[in-house]
Amino acid sequence: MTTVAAYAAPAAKAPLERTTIERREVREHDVLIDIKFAGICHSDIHQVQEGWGEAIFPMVPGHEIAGVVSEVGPGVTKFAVGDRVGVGCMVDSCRECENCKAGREQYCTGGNVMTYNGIGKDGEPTYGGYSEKVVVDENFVLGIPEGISLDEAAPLLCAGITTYSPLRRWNAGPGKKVAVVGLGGLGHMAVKLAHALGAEVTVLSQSLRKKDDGLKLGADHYYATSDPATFEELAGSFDLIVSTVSAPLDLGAYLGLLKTEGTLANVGAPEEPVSLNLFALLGGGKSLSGSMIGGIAETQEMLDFCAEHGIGAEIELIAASEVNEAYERVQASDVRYRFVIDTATI
Ligand SMILES: NC(=O)c1ccc[n+]([C@@H]2O[C@H](COP(=O)([O-])OP(=O)(O)OC[C@H]3O[C@@H](n4cnc5c(N)ncnc54)[C@H](O)[C@@H]3O)[C@@H](O)[C@H]2O)c1
Ligand SMILES: [Zn+2]
Repeated sequence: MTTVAAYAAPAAKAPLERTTIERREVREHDVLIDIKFAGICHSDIHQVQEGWGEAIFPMVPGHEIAGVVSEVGPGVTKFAVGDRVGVGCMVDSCRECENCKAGREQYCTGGNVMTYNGIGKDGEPTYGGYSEKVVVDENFVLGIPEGISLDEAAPLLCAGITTYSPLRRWNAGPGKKVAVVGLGGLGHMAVKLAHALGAEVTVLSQSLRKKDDGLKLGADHYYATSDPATFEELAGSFDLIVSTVSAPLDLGAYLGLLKTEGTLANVGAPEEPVSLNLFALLGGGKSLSGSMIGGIAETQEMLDFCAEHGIGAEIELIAASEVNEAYERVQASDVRYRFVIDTATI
């Protein structure tokens, strides 16, 4: 075991504080990673607050991890010491179910292991990226291509893949009109990725406050959802809407913005249920779909796509001691567009 410094929430809703945790010895197929940067995802906040249900404490959040390999187990073939690598939301899966075999480890039915707030195959709780080092099986480690700086790469491991996956699944590309609801961590990645895929991109944000940013990120149009005229003007406009909103949303109103047989792909994970009049789906044969992160191979594909298109996250780098303040700012929609912890400050 190796003792490493980390930032943890000691109990539900408690502020995070500096502590130490144990990392396992490097096993046959393990990679030891010196973590350089860790992104702050809104999911970290939902889980620290037990907004999704009972959680495991102390909790070291962080599933947007970028760092450098400092040791490899004897059986490791994919990585070498010095490689620039990332870890996302999963650190293991059953590897045997239909979904694992198809590269959809995020939908593993045999029980996958989340990067934190999970229980590893060794029966020990998992601890995430707000820490100095992590030990991960090589099959759940991603290569970060040259050309993306590690700090701007970290958020790709969750915000990047979570938006890339539904954009690809629903064929965002030339000739397609794609709307992105919510311009936060996930939303700003959705805009960059949909633009790079060749789609015509519209941001649907609560206000026009971030309009200039949205257009610079690659959006072609920008509308305020607080203005009822938006829903009249844009009725029947989009092939695909990706909702990244962290709070309950009036899905019926957004379904009205889809073309016939269009799809609303939701990736937001609000703590409260939403209700929907199903007639919003019937008229126009519309689809409501969900999506959770992406598989390991698809995550590597996304990182390579980002490198090819010069895409990284827009980040605000913070010291670990600023994490509680950053949580408050994320909840107040005051982030442009992802907080990333410099783990050298832990
Ligand atoms: N499906 C997945 O695999 C997955 C992965 C990561 C995060 N998430 C979830 O996605 C959500 C977003 O995560 P994030 O890290 O981007 O959060 P974030 O706080 O950075 O962004 C959320 C955005 O939604 C905006 N918003 C809130 N209410 C709105 C409304 N009514 N209309 C329009 N915009 C509104 C906020 O202003 C903010 O810009 C969270 O619930 C998170 O847990 C899901
Ligand atoms: Zn996340």
